[in-house]
Amino acid sequence: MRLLIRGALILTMKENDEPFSGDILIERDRIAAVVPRWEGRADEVIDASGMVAMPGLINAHNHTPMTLMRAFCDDLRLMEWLEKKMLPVEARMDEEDIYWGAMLAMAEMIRSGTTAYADMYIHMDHVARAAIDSGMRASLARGLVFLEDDGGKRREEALSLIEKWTGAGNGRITTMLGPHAPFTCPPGPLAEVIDLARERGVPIHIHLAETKEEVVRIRERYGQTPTEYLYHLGLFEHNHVLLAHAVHLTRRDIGLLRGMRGGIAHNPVSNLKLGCGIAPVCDMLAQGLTVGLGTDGAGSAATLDMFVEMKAAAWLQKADQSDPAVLPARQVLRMATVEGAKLLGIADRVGTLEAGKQADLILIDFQKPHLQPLHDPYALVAYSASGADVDTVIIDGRVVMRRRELMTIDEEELFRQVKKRVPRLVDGI
Ligand SMILES: N[C@@H](CCSC[C@H]1O[C@@H](n2cnc3c(=O)[nH]cnc32)[C@H](O)[C@@H]1O)C(=O)O
Ligand SMILES: [Zn+2]
Repeated sequence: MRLLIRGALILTMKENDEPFSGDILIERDRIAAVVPRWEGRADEVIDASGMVAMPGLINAHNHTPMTLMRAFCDDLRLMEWLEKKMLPVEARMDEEDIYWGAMLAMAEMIRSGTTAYADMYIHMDHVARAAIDSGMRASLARGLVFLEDDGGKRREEALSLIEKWTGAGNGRITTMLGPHAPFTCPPGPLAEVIDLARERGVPIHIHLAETKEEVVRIRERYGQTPTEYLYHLGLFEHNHVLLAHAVHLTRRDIGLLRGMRGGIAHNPVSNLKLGCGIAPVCDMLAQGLTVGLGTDGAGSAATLDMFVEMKAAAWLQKADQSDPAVLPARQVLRMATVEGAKLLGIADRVGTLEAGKQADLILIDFQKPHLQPLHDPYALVAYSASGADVDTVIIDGRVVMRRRELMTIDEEELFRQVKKRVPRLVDGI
């Protein structure tokens, strides 16, 4: 099966490529050619004139089933929001709630141009099912909180997820181990997870230094910053690590992360909305750290639209540094694509448009007043476009949205399920 995308303005997102008009040939699940004009045969042609083609966006930090808690309890402090609201609701979620909550996220992500993402949550078998059914590319971890003895149950689930799902869906599913955060993971169990990740060769996905409260708690318990705490447990020696947030890092902390494998998922919208602070992204980049973008769960971020995240990331650093030159549009787009792919450990497969990579790409309809004229396509995508401008989405060579119609998800049934499930989850909380 050969699918030809004809006549798009192509942003390959490779380091030295300039935008050019051209064709993209997809053969089964892979990109076969990215060229000014493809003269050969194709089974199907998508006319992409007036559209921008670019790699699909990569959301490096999410808790998909939390779509069910969107706008349920906004405007609370994080620790209160998490401990008094989110955790009690989560305790009531059954496997089908998880599946449909995750599916709601898949629909929202595909509709706004996200083709791969990282998730940390509970009942992950059912998130995996939603990723498989929707066609999404996903990096999945069972979130691990070690605050009480569960007889190893969470650890078992984490391992079974890895064994059962790694490589599923033609390699679309990858897995990680997900110790939740320094304040929910004491040194003993955390050190075990670090060893386990090394043994199994899987990356670690963990929250870090999201709030000032966390910094205070870790200082009280261990006399260290959260970053020092993880560093002294050896986390950054060998493991590939996906750090979510990293808002409250000292200069010394950033120094400790230099040379780490993996990097930081910056979640500016969640950080802004929860009043957490501004991550020192410019300092991280200056130290050569890899920084990608994530939304966090829809419970905290309100939206999974990575176009909102790109704007927030750029504008927050410009304001914070009093310098409009920092985080230029092209760099923000790289954070939302190639850099995210590095964080997920899948940069050899996705993140740029080039022959040999898996065909994960989006077409953005530029025939709109707010996307004219065409001085700088990077700036238009990063600063002017929104998720609703994404016209067509292809993941692993499969068209999952065509002309804004979802091909893999029945939205009517999805909304019916969500409406039916939510009252039981939140009643009295
Ligand atoms: N609570 C689960 C394991 C954690 S899964 C991932 C967790 O991250 C939580 N979470 C979501 N957003 C945030 C955030 O912004 N900061 C910290 N935790 C979050 C979410 O509520 C969920 O509990 C258990 O006991 O087994
Ligand atoms: Zn999170």
